[in-house]
Order: sequence, then C-alpha cells, then structure tokens
Amino acid sequence: MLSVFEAFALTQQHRLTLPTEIVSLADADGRVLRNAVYADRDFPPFDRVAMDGIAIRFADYQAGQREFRIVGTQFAGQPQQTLSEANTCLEVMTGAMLPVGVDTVIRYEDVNISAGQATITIGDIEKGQHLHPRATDRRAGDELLPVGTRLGPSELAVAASVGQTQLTVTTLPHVALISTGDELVDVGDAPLPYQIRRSNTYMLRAALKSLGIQATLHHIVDNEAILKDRLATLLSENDVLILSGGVSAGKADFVPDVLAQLGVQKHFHKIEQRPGKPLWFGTATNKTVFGLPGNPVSTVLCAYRYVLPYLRASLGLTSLPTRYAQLAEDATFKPTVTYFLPVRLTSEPDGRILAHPLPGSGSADFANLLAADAFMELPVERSKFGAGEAFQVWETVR
Ligand SMILES: Nc1nc2c(c(=O)[nH]1)N[C@H]1C(S)=C(S)[C@@H](COP(=O)(O)OP(=O)(O)OC[C@H]3O[C@@H](n4cnc5c(N)ncnc54)[C@H](O)[C@@H]3O)O[C@H]1N2
Ligand code: MOO
Ligand SMILES: [Mg+2]
Repeated sequence: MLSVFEAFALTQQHRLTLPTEIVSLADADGRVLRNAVYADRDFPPFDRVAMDGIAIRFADYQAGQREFRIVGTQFAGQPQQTLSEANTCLEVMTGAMLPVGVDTVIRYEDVNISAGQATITIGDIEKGQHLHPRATDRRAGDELLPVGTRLGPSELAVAASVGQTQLTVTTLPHVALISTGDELVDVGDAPLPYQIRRSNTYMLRAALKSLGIQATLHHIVDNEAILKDRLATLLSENDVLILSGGVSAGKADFVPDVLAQLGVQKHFHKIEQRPGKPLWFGTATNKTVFGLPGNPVSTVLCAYRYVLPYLRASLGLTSLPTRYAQLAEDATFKPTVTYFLPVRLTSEPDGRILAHPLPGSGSADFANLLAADAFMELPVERSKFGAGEAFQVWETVR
C-alpha cells in the first residue's frame, strides 16, 4: 500500500492545467494572479507629507529660528507650492506634496499658532522628519505581485494603486461534490430509523469556498447503472469530481469499478493511513476524480490533506508553509500506518503551539471535530509519541 508521502506526490503530479481569464478588480477577490503586477510609479510617487503641521527649512531652525511666518497652505491634492523666503513656513497636510524649498515637517501638536506666526514648542527637531520620501517603499518598474499571488485585501489595494482595472487570474475549476449511499437523505428530510442525513458534501462545499471555488452538490443512490450514468454526465460537465462514500470493500461500494468503466485512470486506491485509508484518486484528460471514503472524519482528513493542496496547486498557488505543533500530552497509536490525530491547538504565552489530542471514537465520530482545529500527522514507524514532541499539523479551519 502507498505511503502518505507517495500518495500526496501522485496527486501533485497530476494537477490540472487551468486556463486564465481576465476579471475586473472588483471581482478579483480571492483569485490567483497569472500575470505579474508592476509599479507604474514610485511608491510614494512624490515626497509625501506624513503629518499635519508646518513645513520649514531645517537650515533656518539650525540657525536658531523658532518663529516662522505662515505664508500659505499646501493641501493634499494640490500641485506643489514653493517656499522662497527664509524664516517663513507653509502649513502642510498629510498626503500633500512636500513644497519646494522646505525639508522638514513639524506637527501641529508641536507648534503654537497665533496671528499668522507658528512658534515651535519642542526642543528636538530632526532634519527630514515626518516625511515619506519618494520611492522609499518601491520603485517604478518593481514587481509588486508575482504570478501565483492570491489576491486578498492588501494585494487588491496595491493593484488598485497601480491602475489595474483588470487582472489576469486562473479560471476556477468546475467542481461537483457527490455523495453516494442509499442510507443518506437530504438535510430537510426526516430520516427513517435506518437512514441518516448527508453531511459530507456540505463540509466539502465549505472547505472549497476557502479557495473561492463554488462547487455544485449532487447525490447518487447505490445502483451501479445509475451511478455510471450520472457520473458520465457529471464528468462531461466538470473538471473535478469529488465523491464521498462507496470506495471501500462493501457490496454496494461501486465507485472504483464504475470509474474504471468510464475510462478514468486510477493512480491509487488505499493509503497506509488512518483515517481515510480507502481514498481513490484518478484522472482522465484534464479531469480529476477523488473518491473520498464516506466516514465523515475520513472525508475531512482527505479533503484537507490531499484535495485542497491539489486544488491550490492546480490554481497556481504556492503550497502553504508547513506548520508544526508540540503534543500537549503523550499519545499512543499501535497500527503501523500514519495516524492523523484530531487535535485542538492552543497558543501558549511562551510562544509554543500545543496540540491537545482529541482521539474521539473513530472515523465516523464527526461531532468530535467540533472541538478540533487540526490533524496531527504522526509518523508510521512509531507507536508512542511523547508530550513535547513536535509533528506536522494540518489545519481544518483555513
Ligand atoms: N471490510 C472492510 N470494510 C471497511 C474497510 C475495509 O478496509 N475493509 N474500510 C473501512 C474504512 S477505513 C472506511 S473509511 C469506510 C469507507 O467506506 P466507503 O467509502 O465505502 O463509504 P460508505 O460505505 O458509503 O459509507 C461509510 C460510512 O460513511 C457514512 N457516509 C457516507 N457518506 C456520507 C455523507 N455524505 N454524509 C454523512 N455520512 C456519510 C455512511 O453512512 C457509512 O456509515 O469503510 C470501512 N469498511
Ligand atoms: O480510513 Mo477509515 O477512515 O478509518 O474509517
Ligand atoms: Mg462502504
């Protein structure tokens, strides 16, 4: 059976090639940039006043001058003014161009103004203070947003400031989330004693929303012919199918056979891990299928450990930085498979991130995940894990 590492690598080797599209700045939130964005001007584009107050020549101050006659006001949004007379000043507003002939700003809080005269009331003035000099942040032509950037609030502000009314981004894939199983009824239905309401596809839809993907929801009963017919249609209409259930050893677990009949090439079925052992992964020409095990905790784990990283990579995003936490208490797990232990993370005053084990009662105990915010990946070759040891964690709340 495949290791977690091998299975993950196989998914990443078969990432989708998604085309680009152009969207308006207003619609670009959360999308992945595919053309880099450059500075069209210096940042800031002029010597910018950083405090409301007066602007003086530092040489006058150095020569002992403390009283300055106010000869005008430089507002933000006005062309640059000039101060030509010694021992005078201009009032200046935050965001204004620094007038020609001055080099130092003194805040209103540090001057007394009366009868058109500003008198400095503090002793400590530095040349160039309260200025944001041109090009100190970025230079015209600098790359501001590289390809692969996820466009969040800061990125959109930068794009707006350089005049990008439109941005080239990765086209979002069409994703269908498909629950399978005769025991499953819809959320609004009253289940009979042998039925349960379906929940996995709602979890998956929420998880995919974190990548900006709006997936559609479907349900298919445990009938091989119907499954084949519905999956053929869904495959033709979507880039990615994410199934839940029907991939294990049961007599109604038709998913692997039906996918083979439909020409989806299997890359793996089953991983040395718990939960989520029966995960199925395959591709057809520019189509991807994940068959997630139906037990809800398995579905969540497989979504965060394989499916979301796969979709991130397909969108052109860099992978998330690896995150670690320290076990808050000893943990034991006997079988020689990688164990994904549900944990609650806490941030300690000394800077440590602690992982508090929440083993729960197995891969069907999804109520247990309400208290968890990550899975800790405990290595396959060991069965005892000590308090204080650090291991990788996969967060489920992003
Ligand atoms: N003989 C064996 N039996 C099982 C094995 C095995 O290796 N040999 N593997 C077990 C493991 S591990 C898992 S995980 C499950 C996987 O089962 P399937 O993927 O075939 O899923 P189902 O049989 O359809 O359902 C399993 C379980 O999950 C519930 N379920 C399914 N879909 C949903 C949904 N959308 N929302 C909520 N709950 C769902 C379903 O009712 C079942 O209780 O197989 C073990 N068996
Ligand atoms: O892998 Mo299964 O996920 O233990 O129930
Ligand atoms: Mg089954």
